[in-house]
Amino acid sequence: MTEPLRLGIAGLGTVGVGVVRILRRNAEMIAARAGRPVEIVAVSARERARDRGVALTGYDWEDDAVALARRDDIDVYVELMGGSDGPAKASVEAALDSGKDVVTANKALLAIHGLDLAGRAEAAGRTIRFEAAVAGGIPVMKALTEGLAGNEITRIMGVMNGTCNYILTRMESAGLPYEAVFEEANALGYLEADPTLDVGGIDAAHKLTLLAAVGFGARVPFEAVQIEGIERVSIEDIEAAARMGYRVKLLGVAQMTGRGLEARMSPCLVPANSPLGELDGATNMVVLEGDAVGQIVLQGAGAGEGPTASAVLSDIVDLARGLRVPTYGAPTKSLGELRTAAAASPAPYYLRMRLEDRPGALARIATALGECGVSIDRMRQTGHDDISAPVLIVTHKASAADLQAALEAFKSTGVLIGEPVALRIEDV
Ligand SMILES: NC(=O)C1=CN([C@@H]2O[C@H](COP(=O)(O)OP(=O)(O)OC[C@H]3O[C@@H](n4cnc5c(N)ncnc54)[C@H](O)[C@@H]3O)[C@@H](O)[C@H]2O)C=CC1
Ligand SMILES: N[C@@H](CC=O)C(=O)O
Ligand code: NA
Repeated sequence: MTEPLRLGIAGLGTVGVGVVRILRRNAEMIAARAGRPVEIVAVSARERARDRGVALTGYDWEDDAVALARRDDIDVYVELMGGSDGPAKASVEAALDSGKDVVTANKALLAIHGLDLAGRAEAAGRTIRFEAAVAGGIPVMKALTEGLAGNEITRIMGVMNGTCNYILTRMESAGLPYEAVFEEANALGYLEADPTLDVGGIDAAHKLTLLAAVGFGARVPFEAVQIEGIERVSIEDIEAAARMGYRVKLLGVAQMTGRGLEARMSPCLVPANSPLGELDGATNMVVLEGDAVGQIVLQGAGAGEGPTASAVLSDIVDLARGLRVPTYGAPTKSLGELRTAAAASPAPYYLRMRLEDRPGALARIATALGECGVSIDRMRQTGHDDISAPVLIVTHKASAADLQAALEAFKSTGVLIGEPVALRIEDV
């Protein structure tokens, strides 16, 4: 009989338990596809006695993930604990140094230490696979490293945090403010233990860092991504954007420009009738553009037990088959150094502001825009009260610097009430 692929799994939470369940449920099918059985040898987590709804009989127990990673009787170390440092990092290093391949769902670890760890893997003749770390069950890393291997990737876009997409779409459908929907998402168990990872855009930016590095074959530091979360997106903007034919999304965009890599994760407007605009609830979508293939759109569950464990199994089966794709799809020495573009490329912007309701107020704003080189495409004034008038403006393409100058200039018009809101409109 063919030698089994032997696994050590650290982390028995949502994803770890999912992996155990799939391996039990689909053992024969997986063995047939992998050409050999896939067996769990040993596991580790914080609490041994906890009832996880799945039996762990037949597996050795290790209290210490590093000790698990070093065991001689495992071939692949599966890290499903989480955290960018601490035991996750120490155990992955131990696994690589002792000659194991690694499978992980840990985007925080890889976005920050991935390049160092990939170098370590190469030195040991091993690899790190992380399909589950980026858009959960969507096979996007496989698409990039295998399906699109012949393409120069020109742009990567997507909604990569299900929690944020749930919050934004629920705000719109229920007409509820951010704070109320944040509490709902919390009650539903959607939020990470540290919710700022989700709503602050950090989790999604971790994923974009990895996509950009693999897609562009480059060393992309996490700091290259400009990040803005959804905490300040208001129900007023969601409703006003809808009236103008747009939806608000926490959108990741990474593209190579003449000025270097442009990578940002921020709330943007996208056309309501585009695939990204129509994406509801906790679903993820990744849009990949290649010079040969054109645009492809991948959609599915970015989180949850089944979908995330499904992605972990995809990496495990590849390793069982002997397919050892380099961590970043190419050896680290071939990854280019990138310049980071200082500013976002020009785009149309959505502006919402409240003006004093008196003659010439709108004209002053229009003049300020014009003087800063920002041209108006559409404008709408709705529902003014006795003293103020809400104004919505969609601009033609403008540079970030010109837009910023216009927002500054608004302050000296003497007609602005409160702060104006500006959101980029992305060409998807
Ligand atoms: N839950 C999801 O839908 C998704 C999770 N991921 C990633 O998968 C990984 C695991 O996530 P979940 O299963 O949701 O987490 P979880 O919180 O449900 O489970 C974590 C497990 O790791 C163990 N653990 C944590 N720290 C430990 C330590 N210091 N020593 C030993 N064991 C430790 C815990 O005891 C627990 O069994 C994380 O990196 C997460 O970002 C990625 C995509 C989706
Ligand atoms: N918190 C993440 C979970 C998976 O990465 C999300 O909401 O998408
Ligand atoms: Na994935």
